[in-house]
Amino acid sequence: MSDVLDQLAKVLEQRRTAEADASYVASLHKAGLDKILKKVGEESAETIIAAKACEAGGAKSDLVYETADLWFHSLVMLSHLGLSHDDVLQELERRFGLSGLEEKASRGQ
Ligand SMILES: N=c1c2ncn([C@@H]3O[C@H](COP(=O)(O)OP(=O)(O)OP(=O)(O)O)[C@@H](O)[C@H]3O)c2ncn1[C@@H]1O[C@H](COP(=O)(O)O)[C@@H](O)[C@H]1O
Repeated sequence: MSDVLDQLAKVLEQRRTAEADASYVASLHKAGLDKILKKVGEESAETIIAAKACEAGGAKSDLVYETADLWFHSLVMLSHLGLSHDDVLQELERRFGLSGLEEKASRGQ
């Protein structure tokens, strides 16, 4: 399944130099980081609302849909700043097997 992330990352990279009127992602890059961060914030809020609705018996598919929107806009944010899902996956891999409590203690918090 991470194939789709690799493919999407390539498309997002191409969109950094594409015409904004023919592509949603290119229009976000053209609008700039603040617009992209506004979308990440909106999609975060929509994901939270969908999770609460899901807990209350709402459709799981709505939560999946909103989380996909959040992931997508986060990927655009990373791409805008010269990063990709690979950088995040490497960090998760580094953390794998390390207890969150131990990691927090190692930071002295
Ligand atoms: N995965 C996505 C994807 N997920 C969500 N979206 C878009 O993200 C937007 C979500 O924002 P909202 O729901 O808030 O909709 P909106 O009100 O129209 O948005 P605003 O006007 O407020 O910005 C919608 O326009 C969706 O179509 C996506 N747009 C593109 N992709 C991928 O990116 C690729 C490149 O897209 P283009 O750059 O448009 O060719 C596509 O082939 C897809 O693989």
